[in-house]
Amino acid sequence: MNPDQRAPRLDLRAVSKTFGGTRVLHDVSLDIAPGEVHALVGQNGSGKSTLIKILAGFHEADPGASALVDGRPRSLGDPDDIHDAGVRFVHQDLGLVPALSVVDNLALGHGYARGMGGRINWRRQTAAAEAALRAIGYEVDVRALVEDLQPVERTAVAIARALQSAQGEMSVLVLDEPTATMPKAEVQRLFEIINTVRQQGVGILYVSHHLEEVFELADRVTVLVDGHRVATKRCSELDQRGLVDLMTGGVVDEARQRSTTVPGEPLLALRGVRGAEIVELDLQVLAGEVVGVAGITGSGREELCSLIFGAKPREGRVTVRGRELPALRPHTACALGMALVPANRLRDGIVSGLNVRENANLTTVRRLARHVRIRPRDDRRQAASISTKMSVKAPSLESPIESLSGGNQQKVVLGKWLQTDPHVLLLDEPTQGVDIKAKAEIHHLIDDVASKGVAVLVCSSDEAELERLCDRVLVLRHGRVVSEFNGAEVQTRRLVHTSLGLTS
Ligand SMILES: Nc1ncnc2c1ncn2[C@@H]1O[C@H](COP(=O)(O)OP(=O)(O)OP(=O)(O)O)[C@@H](O)[C@H]1O
Repeated sequence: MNPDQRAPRLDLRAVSKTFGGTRVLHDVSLDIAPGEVHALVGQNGSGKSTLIKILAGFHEADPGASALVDGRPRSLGDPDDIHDAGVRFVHQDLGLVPALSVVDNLALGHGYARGMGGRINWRRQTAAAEAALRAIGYEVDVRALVEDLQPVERTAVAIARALQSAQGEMSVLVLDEPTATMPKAEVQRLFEIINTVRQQGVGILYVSHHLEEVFELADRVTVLVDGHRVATKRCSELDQRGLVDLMTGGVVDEARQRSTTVPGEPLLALRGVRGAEIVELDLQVLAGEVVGVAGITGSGREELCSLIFGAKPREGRVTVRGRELPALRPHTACALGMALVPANRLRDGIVSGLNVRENANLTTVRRLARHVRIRPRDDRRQAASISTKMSVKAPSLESPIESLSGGNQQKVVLGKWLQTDPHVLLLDEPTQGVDIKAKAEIHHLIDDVASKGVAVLVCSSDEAELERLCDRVLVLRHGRVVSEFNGAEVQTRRLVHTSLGLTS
């Protein structure tokens, strides 16, 4: 049968969702053909995750919604029925157990191969794990612990597990921002995996904030704005500008707004710093300067901010405004005027169980409590000001932080640290999961902070972000600086090439 004549793999119709009186999805319909990659894009809070969570049966849709998988009606809101239909999800956190091996992770929830007397047959189990990864064109040491794998390898394991657990035929694979912190080189490897899966006729729903990925990978794209589907288009009918306009209804100002830097005194200095991955690092960041750090996974880029701030053990000297910062002393780091916006927002950035106001004011509680106790009015006023400055989209300041979309949580985290008026600002993946408009806003805020004389260090897997933001970028490989680019030399292509060990 011609694939185009087959029923859509997934046909979602009239999905609406109301949370506590606020409607966040309005009659959204979407279909995915066999072998199609269908991208779902929209600004933070536009409703992408809610739609996926409804499909997964995590949230119940408002009455009137329906879902057909391969032409057969399925009950939305019933995770088992959707699972039986062969719909699988790879969520952003991947749902793997880091301390277990690849073999164990692939067996979890699926069952171990057993031999005589019910004993686990490790040989068969290992072979099955290898076969599952080979089916998506991937080879990793299946005995390795998941925590020792590269991000793209972990994503491959999560995809292999999703495919493996499909009894019968797999129909739809949902990938929710699978490239959030992947440098470009690893993204390309992931695309090869996705292409192998689509060739098997699986329909893929791909959520991403990286629009260049949408054009490289997807056949069609659906755009959500404030919970409404504003367009579903073939990617070949659109260009990036057109897609941005659909998402934002206007122009996003991505231009740099920083006056030429007049470098000041060194505010941050590292000498002979060593960590688990960093072998040796010397570095200075001057007042008013934005210095970037690029590098593939394992290069040392991912640990640098935590080493400096004191969240991970290190050797070597770190000084802030000339004063020594001992290792593992985050409190002293704060007292010396250092702030860190961490990469892992869910683990290190937000405090679940607290609301938006409490999260926003967390770093400045002492200052707020200067009149012996915190005055509720000051508390609300400061949180409101952070929220406005960062354009946080939240139902109210009293909403639980978990109820905000990922990008809006990130803005609260950045806002609370900027509120401390730091001298040195460490940013680890500052716009991870943030939409293009909010990303441009955050970049402007960073320009602004640097213009006021703060020394900014940005570690990012997004090389284009480093080009946009930085005066200078160091490229790490195997724990050492292999290149440094200055001013106009800071170009995405050069950073990617040098990170990979190719000549720039
Ligand atoms: N459990 C919840 N309770 C109340 N409101 C919620 C809940 N989950 C999501 N929302 C609201 O629904 C809207 C859509 O959020 P959703 O997480 O679906 O957006 P998103 O498009 O996935 O955003 P992002 O790109 O930032 O992840 C937001 O306004 C959010 O605050």
